[in-house]
Amino acid sequence: MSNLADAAPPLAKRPKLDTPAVRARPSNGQQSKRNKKANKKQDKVKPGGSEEATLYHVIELLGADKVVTLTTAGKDLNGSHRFTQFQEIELDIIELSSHGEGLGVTQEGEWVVAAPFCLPGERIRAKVVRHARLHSYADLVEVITPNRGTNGRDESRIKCKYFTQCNGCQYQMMDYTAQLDHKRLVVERAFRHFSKLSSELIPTIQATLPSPEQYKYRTKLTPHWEAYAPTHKEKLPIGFNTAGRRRLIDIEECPIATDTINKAYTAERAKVLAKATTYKRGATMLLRHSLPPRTRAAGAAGTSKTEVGEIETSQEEAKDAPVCVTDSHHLVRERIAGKDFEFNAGSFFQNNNGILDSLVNYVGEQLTTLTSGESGVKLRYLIDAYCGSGLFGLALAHHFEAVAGVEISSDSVKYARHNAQLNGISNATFLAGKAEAIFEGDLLKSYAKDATTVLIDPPRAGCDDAFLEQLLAFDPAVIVYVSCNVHTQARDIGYLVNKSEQRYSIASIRGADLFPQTYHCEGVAVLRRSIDVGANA
Ligand SMILES: C[S@@+](CC[C@H](N)C(=O)[O-])C[C@H]1O[C@@H](n2cnc3c(N)ncnc32)[C@H](O)[C@@H]1O
Repeated sequence: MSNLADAAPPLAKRPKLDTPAVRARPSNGQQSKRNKKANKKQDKVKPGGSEEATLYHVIELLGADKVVTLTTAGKDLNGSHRFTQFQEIELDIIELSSHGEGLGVTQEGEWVVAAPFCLPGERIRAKVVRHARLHSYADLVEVITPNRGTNGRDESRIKCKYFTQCNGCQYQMMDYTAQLDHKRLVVERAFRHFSKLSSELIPTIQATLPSPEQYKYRTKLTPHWEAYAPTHKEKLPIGFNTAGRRRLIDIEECPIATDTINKAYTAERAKVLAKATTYKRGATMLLRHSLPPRTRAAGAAGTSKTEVGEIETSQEEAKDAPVCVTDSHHLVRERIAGKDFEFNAGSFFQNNNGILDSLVNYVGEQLTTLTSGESGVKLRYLIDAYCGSGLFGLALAHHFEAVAGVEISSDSVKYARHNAQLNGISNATFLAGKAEAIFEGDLLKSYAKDATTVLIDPPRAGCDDAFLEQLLAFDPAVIVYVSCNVHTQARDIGYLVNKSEQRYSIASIRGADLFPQTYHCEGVAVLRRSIDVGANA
């Protein structure tokens, strides 16, 4: 029997330790130029992106043998032969994908169809709209038989009037516990499909860390609009993309955003609409929830400035009321895990401030657990790679003798340094540059590798090869990998474990739900290197 890895799509990037993928597709002289072009497009998937994750899932549902047969016969890219354009089909949903679609296998057992806003156990009617390798995407037309079971559908949970139109939230009909359970499966599936590790090297995925708020949690919103066109005579739409389309839908409020953001959004929308006809290009609005400026919180009202930025505030607002910042150069303030953080509204900061205390504390607990006990390593140094404005490094600095952060955005590094000062933290140093630059020069001279943790929190694409190579060469005792893309996270972790010939093993993996109601899932994994006990005592 063929295994999943043999049938899997080739990865354009890591891991190179991949087993040979099934690529032998006979060239079909019958194919028209147009079909060849469409097939080429379907054959290309972005590494670690949603299509690659769905493709692995599709292969699992069809079975590796079937996929090999279909591929060898050149029948894995022929969705347009299977369905007429916009054909409506009935489909039984059997599983939920990692990106929010319900998946069902067609009657012949040879093709998967993915449709949004439906749940396993439901029978739906769907309109097929586009094709990919071994599967097609469809719009939901109607739920014929809803799943009313414990983990099923309950429309009374839906708080957004744009549900099924807006692309933002997929799971509002689900119970929150079911959302968390599903995200645990997403992490499990990501490591099964992307890490290339055998199952005994992957620990049981722990329960997903919940968000304290399931609505009104989002602290940043970026609605956009297009250039004014005569067709906008009625009203220029401002909002987000329609589900499954690039078309913009007009959105007046977003229930996953904080009240402060929604209040400011109403006012900002009105300003844009008032000069709608002047927009020759589209644009994006920035709305960022913030604590009030320090001077206002301390008693003074009016516009306030600090040494690194400013927030406009109105005299009427209560001195401790949150504000909404709309200028990307203005200052935003957050208080996380007992520490103050300030940063430019336009720079990166995690977008659900409610969960950050437990996220940071969870990472801290993992490190103190590893440090304690007879076989514990003494973790005295922390490297915070991809550190932004210093969230993890500064919030955890009290556990360590020294912290070194590195970040590509010099603006964020400026704020990381500022935040260290703001909180009276004197054991943290921050470097501006690519993550791998931290290993160059003398900064880590005193960081004994057996006493060092490297915390990584890269963008969605994961880490560069250069960084991973230098990380392995540095050889820290512990690696904590935080990521907003569990697929590239699993890929990079698999690479570290395999490339180190299993000197690194995975101590724990868990998801964190920074974005309730959506398919997004943050992952936190801890890797520990085998170490001579007491080597760093
Ligand atoms: C997901 S954010 C994490 C930031 C921070 N850890 C936090 O939680 O606030 C990723 C950060 O990596 C930075 N970044 C992107 N590519 C980088 C690179 N090659 N080297 C260093 N930092 C990078 C981005 O500017 C961004 O601040």
